Amino acid sequence: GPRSLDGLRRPRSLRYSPHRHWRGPPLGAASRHPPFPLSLPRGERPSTCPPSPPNQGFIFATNGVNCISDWSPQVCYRCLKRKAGKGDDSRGDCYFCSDACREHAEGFHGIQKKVDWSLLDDHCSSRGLKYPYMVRRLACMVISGDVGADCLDILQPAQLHQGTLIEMEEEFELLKSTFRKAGFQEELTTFLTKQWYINILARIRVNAFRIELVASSYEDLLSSAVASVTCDASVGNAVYMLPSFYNHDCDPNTHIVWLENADAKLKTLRDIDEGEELRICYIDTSMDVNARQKILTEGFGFQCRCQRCLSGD
Ligand SMILES: C[S@@+](CC[C@H](N)C(=O)[O-])C[C@H]1O[C@@H](n2cnc3c(N)ncnc32)[C@H](O)[C@@H]1O
Repeated sequence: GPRSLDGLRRPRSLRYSPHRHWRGPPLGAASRHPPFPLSLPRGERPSTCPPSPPNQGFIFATNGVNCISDWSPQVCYRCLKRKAGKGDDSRGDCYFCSDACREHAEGFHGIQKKVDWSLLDDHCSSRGLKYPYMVRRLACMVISGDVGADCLDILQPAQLHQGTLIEMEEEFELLKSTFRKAGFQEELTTFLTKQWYINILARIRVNAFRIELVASSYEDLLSSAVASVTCDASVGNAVYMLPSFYNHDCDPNTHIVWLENADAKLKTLRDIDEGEELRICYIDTSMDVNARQKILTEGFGFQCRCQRCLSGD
């Protein structure tokens, strides 16, 4: 549907039926437009499950790109498709599901491989942070020329609290000094200012999708059921352009389904009238109004004004 500042509207009415909606365009090598998904696989899982951060829509750290150290990836570094069969324990490199994914990721993966990320990894994994990994990948994409530094500017940022800003400054210093220590020329990283970091993170925070893949086998189904009980059923996070314009509703009329990688389907949950806004739910709808408002305010940085919240349900 056409974009409006109020979200996305459906030009024609829709019947309640599965509806193919979007496919992440490829991560083009030198595209001037943001190639999305900016997808980030989840990698090494901490040995113990850290407590859930306040933004419970997202459960814990996503460390998918620590490929030069002790990491055994189970999903494609670029598109998040699961590795077929039992993962071997090959260490030291990222998994790519196809030559196309390997080629598309070549630029930013090459940059990322040149750097020792252990300080940033320790910082994020001890605090259960995952978004700095997405900013890191984006920074590598900017350095490699895959995207422009302003590629997320069109997206709406979350409002940030003072405490969050202070945390971000620390993460920014760590990211900047890591690139500096790796010997990157100053002119390659001039875009990497504190303000850039904060602007990007404020957008990732409210626009990134947590990706949960459909289980492809009975074993996968069992392990994802266990993962969703114990820790995290997601395989990573991705930012998309158009889908970022879907507003949230605690009683949504559509729902996103991930298939085998970061491509997604938008399914209608009921009949939708012509002109009606398509809305998705960013969080778990089963919580009461106070819990939902708390998560949306603290985790996503906005107060929900959907009908359900307004009616106090
Ligand atoms: C992912 S963006 C959605 C698209 C956005 N409205 C735009 O024009 O770019 C999320 C932002 O939209 C606004 N938003 C989305 N759903 C909302 C809701 N139910 N109540 C109030 N604001 C909402 C908030 O400002 C939030 O930070």
